[in-house]
Amino acid sequence: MTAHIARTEHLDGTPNPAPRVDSEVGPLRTVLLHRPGAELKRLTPRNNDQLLFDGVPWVDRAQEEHDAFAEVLRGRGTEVLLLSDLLVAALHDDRARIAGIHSAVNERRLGIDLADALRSHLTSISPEQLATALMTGMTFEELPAAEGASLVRKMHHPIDFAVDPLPNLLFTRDSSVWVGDRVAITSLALPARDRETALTDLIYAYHPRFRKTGRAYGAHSAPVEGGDVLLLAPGVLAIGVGERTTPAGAESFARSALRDGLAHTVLAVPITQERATMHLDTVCTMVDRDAVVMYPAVRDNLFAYPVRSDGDGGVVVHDRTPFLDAAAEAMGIEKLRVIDTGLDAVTAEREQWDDGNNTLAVGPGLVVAYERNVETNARLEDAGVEVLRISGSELGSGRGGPRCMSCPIDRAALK
Ligand SMILES: NC(=O)NCCC[C@H](N)C(=O)O
Repeated sequence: MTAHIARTEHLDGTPNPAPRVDSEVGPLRTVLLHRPGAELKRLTPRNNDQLLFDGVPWVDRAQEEHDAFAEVLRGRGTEVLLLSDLLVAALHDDRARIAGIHSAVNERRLGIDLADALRSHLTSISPEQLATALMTGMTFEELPAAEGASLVRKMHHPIDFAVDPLPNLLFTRDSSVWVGDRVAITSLALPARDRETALTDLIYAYHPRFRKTGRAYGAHSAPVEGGDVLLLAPGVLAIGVGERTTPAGAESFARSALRDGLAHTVLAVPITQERATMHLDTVCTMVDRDAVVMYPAVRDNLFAYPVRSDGDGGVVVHDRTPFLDAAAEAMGIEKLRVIDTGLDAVTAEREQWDDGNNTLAVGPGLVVAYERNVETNARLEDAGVEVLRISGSELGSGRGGPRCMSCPIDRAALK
């Protein structure tokens, strides 16, 4: 398991200084993925909406698709870290165990007796078993036998969740985000995902590999999700504000990035508050140093509020400007190219829903995309972008594409 090892060199043999991410398209050296596991088996037609899936995935096939995704990345020289490996390694530290158990035991749901029983059970099991319980959750019938009669246990249905499962761990993009050499643990908006950040927090705090990693953003409660954060260029962030990231979250993230010198400009970008456009990266991702693929329906009506430092510890919020203009100006380029997918409205809407705009750049002009978005991919190739196609028939039921399913930890600088 490579997760225990502090690497001194990259897979390509170059020395490995502290990891950092300054752009969306610098050659991808290290990425965090989560291979979907038993937590997906918790999804049923009764709970899938609440757990933010649009169906009930075939788990074995989802795993095969995910393995193929990881292989495509490894094939391009990217080191793939798996969240479950990191979690198990971190849970060897007792402080991490305490934090993980604390996040999972909900006294309001379980009552005092059952909560105590669950705490002592989780304290007694191995790091591997604890990691599984934290990711997969537990039903009432899986709880250990407790002393005395528990009304809570009697009155719950045996397959009700005593600890909620976390099927959206698959989307590692959202629960942490690297800016420069710092990692920000985000604040997820919806209850179904709330506990994911407790896991990323303890991984970055207690896994030996990340002990020296500084934090950005801090422990804020205003929601910011990683899918809304785009690193357009070194020093330039765009933050979508819509169904998930709130205005307060964007302001707080912007203040912290500007204060810490991680950015000189933050563009706060309003997006429609609906499921199809839950994050900025569902409508726009970078595919090259100066190019994005974008859902045509938003191309002309996305705008941004540029936020900059006032030079005195505060921030200045500038008037709203068309997004593409504001981005080009902040990036110091003449124009941010939009790859013209030239699609009719219906095809564009279908492929946007299936995450056609949610590509993961492995390097400038080289992206991973779902194969099903045939038309969008063809237009990307016409524009000179190399597309590495992966299958996502099952993975896609969670409504997230290659960018959503990946958290870059280290990208080489752009030349
Ligand atoms: N960055 C992203 O767009 N992530 C996709 C998250 C999908 C997940 N089922 C959710 O609704 O939060």
